[in-house]
Amino acid sequence: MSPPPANLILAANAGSSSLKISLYQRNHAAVSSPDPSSPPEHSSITLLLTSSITNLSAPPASFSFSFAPAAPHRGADAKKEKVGVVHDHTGACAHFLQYMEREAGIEKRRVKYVCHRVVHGGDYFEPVVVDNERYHHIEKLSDLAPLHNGGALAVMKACLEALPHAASVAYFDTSFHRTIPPHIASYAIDQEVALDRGLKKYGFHGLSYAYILGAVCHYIQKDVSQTNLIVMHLGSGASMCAIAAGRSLDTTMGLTPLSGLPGATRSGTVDPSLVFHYTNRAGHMSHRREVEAQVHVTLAEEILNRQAGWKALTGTADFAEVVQGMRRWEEMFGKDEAAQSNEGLQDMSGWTTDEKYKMAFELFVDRIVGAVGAYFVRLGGRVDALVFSGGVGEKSADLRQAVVQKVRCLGFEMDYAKNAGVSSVQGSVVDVGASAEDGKRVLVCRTDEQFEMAKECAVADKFWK
Ligand SMILES: Nc1ncnc2c1ncn2[C@@H]1O[C@H](COP(=O)(O)OP(=O)(O)O)[C@@H](O)[C@H]1O
Ligand SMILES: CC(=O)OP(=O)(O)O
Ligand SMILES: [Mg+2]
Repeated sequence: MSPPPANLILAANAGSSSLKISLYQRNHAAVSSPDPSSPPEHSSITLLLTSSITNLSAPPASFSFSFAPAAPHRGADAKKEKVGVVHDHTGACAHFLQYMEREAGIEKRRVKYVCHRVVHGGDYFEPVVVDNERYHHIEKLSDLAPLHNGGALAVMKACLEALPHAASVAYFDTSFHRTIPPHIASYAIDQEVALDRGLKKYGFHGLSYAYILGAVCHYIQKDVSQTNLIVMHLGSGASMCAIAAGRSLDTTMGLTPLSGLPGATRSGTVDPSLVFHYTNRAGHMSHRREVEAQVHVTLAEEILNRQAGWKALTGTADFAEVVQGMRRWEEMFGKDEAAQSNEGLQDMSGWTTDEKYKMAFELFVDRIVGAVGAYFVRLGGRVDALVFSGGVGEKSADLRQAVVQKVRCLGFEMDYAKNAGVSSVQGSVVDVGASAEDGKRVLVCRTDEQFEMAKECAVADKFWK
């Protein structure tokens, strides 16, 4: 009997706090240049299993593993457990590969490609098969994505060692934003220095935005090239994107994933001078030992990337806890009184933890709403849908409700029952708006960066000759 074909694609998404891995089988029907708005259940690939290791930045990490309902071969049962021994992306990858082979009974040699989400691609736009030179190019860019590229490189290294038959292909978050026009992507600084050092807005979460664009266009039955969206990817790292006629027009992250909205441990945009008043050692190199890659960051970057965000404001990097604390506070004092009580309070030192959660929640809503307004104007008010995604955007009904209430003046209306019931609705896109009219839709999209990469890999003829 001949061995089973090597037609599996593993897609790895190293986020700042997580490693998400999905395994797909490439189907014979895979075609190149598919319609970008074709359904997410695209016929080029079949999902076999999904796995994630989350809370890498707020240990203990949680491991989950389950077979897809449509998977032709099923092995071990779904699993969910805390894994105290996993502290980083290398450990997370090893844990997954061991589980895939030993417990799920999937032979490693059947994996032909491993797709890796790489957050910063610099001037690489097209996906690249990783060799020594490209690995070092990505490593050099790690300084511009200190929470990310290191994790992706660690996963690449682990896969190259553990799966020697499989080629690793890097897919870049930055690619989607190559369409941002120069007057938006440029900073108002000396352009010779900017050009020489590549100092411009790159933008991130691009694989997620590409997936969301395809899924939403399919859902609303509109051609990609005719579609304008305001998309929020709200996870441990949070960003927003204005999509005009199917292309990225602007996004809130910039040269690095630090600017724009705050996140789990990131400050988001601050006055650039702030950090020199925060510490007089801002320009010194950080002493933090990076075990996963050669990353050189200053103390300033360390503070703003790892010692800020929800973690700094409240003590937890987990936004679910922030939401719970905010609710406790509102249940105690009521929404209106809570809003008033924050008004004159500038000194947070005497605040209870729940007051801090409430303030962090409102701060996030404030920054999101500000960007919705800016992008609504950028798109000339012609917006097909406001889309929530990412761990927070997909799971927090409270956050979605708070945002939509504040942007009602732009015509967006929420159906509260639909908003509360998102988790019980199947599919990649869920409508939570009160109107299905053009321009007033409010949607939730379960983004899937792994799917986006695997689909691209399956339809790239050159990979399968
Ligand atoms: N029910 C929930 N309510 C609010 N936030 C949640 C909920 N569930 C998960 N989150 C948050 O989602 C974030 C992770 O988002 P995700 O996009 O999965 O991560 P990453 O940025 O690492 O890819 C974490 O901050 C987590 O606390
Ligand atoms: C770019 C970025 O912040 O990614 P993530 O949200 O996965 O950390
Ligand atoms: Mg992510």
